[in-house]
Amino acid sequence: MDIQFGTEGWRGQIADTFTTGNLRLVCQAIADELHAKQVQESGVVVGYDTRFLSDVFARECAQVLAANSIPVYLFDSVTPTPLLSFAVRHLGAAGGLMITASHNPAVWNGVKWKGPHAGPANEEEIAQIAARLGKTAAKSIPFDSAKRLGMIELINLDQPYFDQLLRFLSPTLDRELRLHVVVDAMHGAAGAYFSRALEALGCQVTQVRSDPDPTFGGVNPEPIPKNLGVLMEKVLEVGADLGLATDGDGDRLGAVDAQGNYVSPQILFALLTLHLLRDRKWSGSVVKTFSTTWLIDRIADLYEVQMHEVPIGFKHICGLMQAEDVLIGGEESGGIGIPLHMPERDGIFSGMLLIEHLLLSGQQLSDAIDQLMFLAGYHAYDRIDLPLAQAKKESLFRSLVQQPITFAGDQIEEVQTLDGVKYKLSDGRWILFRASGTEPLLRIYAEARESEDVSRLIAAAKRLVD
Ligand SMILES: O=P(O)(O)OC[C@H]1O[C@H](O)[C@H](O)[C@@H](O)[C@@H]1O
Repeated sequence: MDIQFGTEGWRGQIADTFTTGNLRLVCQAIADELHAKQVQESGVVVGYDTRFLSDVFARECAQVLAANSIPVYLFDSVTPTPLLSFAVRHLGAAGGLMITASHNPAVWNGVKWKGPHAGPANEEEIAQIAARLGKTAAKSIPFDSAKRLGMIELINLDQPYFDQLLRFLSPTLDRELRLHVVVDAMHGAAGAYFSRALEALGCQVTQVRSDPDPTFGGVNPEPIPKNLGVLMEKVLEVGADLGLATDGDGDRLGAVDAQGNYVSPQILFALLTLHLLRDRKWSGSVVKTFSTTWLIDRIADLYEVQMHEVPIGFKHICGLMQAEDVLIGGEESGGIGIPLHMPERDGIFSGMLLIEHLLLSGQQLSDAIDQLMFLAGYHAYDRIDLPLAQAKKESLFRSLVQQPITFAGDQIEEVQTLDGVKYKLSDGRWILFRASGTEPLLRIYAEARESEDVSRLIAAAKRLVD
């Protein structure tokens, strides 16, 4: 048994550590935890994405849970993760289990575990589940018997989810503007949902990579520039106003403007924050993770709202959302959540709010970005991912914290270690070194006012770790 819970849930390479046997053990540990908390009768929602055998793995989970006398609500087809989270709260279930490895390459699969609040389970809950692993032999009941006994129910919650998505939008939207949007599901779970949601906003939608494909066409389903060539080309080809992409399980958002330029989630998060505070006049604090842009700090300052910074992983944002009045929380990786909707990332809802921003302001995406930067300051940003062997990890981070004085010719003003190691440099520039919690990768993030500075910092970081 080699089961490690990371930034969110458990992930492994299929047929290596992600096996049916290990999956059953994870489900049994979840079942034991629910029994210990005496919430088993509320049941568990089970969903799955478009990955290899995800539907089969989801049925395995349903069989283990049902054998433990836990009612199962199993989605009748591929589901984006935000819909699963929504379902947990809608049905009053004790939790939600999603078969997905989110943005990871095609050979991976995994389990995300959601709490009754409709967001990622917190670290303590995950630790309790992890501590139960392997303590009880996994039970299982044949699928058809469990269905006949009423322990497994097939569900479809498309309509209530769409009703919820539309509930919070401005009543004064001019849907006649008919923005032309290319929607790129990256062969993952969100395509049909995203298109339907945008059509409800009056958008003309062109879809790419909307067919489910467990190989993701050979490209990782992570909406970062190197994976979005198809979207960029299509936006230019059809003369669309913008392109929007979701990751493999639909909780992250990426975008492309009318000129085919990539628009990072850093900018999307800042735009949505500005939109909610300035245009919608909503209130509440803002939460960002350690790798997120300074634009958020500036907007929070401008609108005099509190800003919190937490380690990477939406579970940390979600924790704050449950504890206080948070308006919006977001991450560099593209996960943005608005607790009025739910304390969870939703790429579809984030995309709808972006469209709402453009419809209300009558701006093209690139104009909205220019205005954002004029207000909140100029920003350039990049991230690279390098392979990171477990054996090298410790020594690398040990050497990074040893009080260096300069980096790439810049004075190091502060070393921060909230998650990984961040050097704060002159003129607000920063560079962050961090081991991914979902893949064997070293992530290097950098932000500056000019893109030349970002490239200089990233090049120096590469030299340092080579
Ligand atoms: O640890 P990393 O690989 O950088 O992953 C970062 C991301 O992992 C998962 O997808 C979490 O759900 C996200 O909240 C987090 O942003």
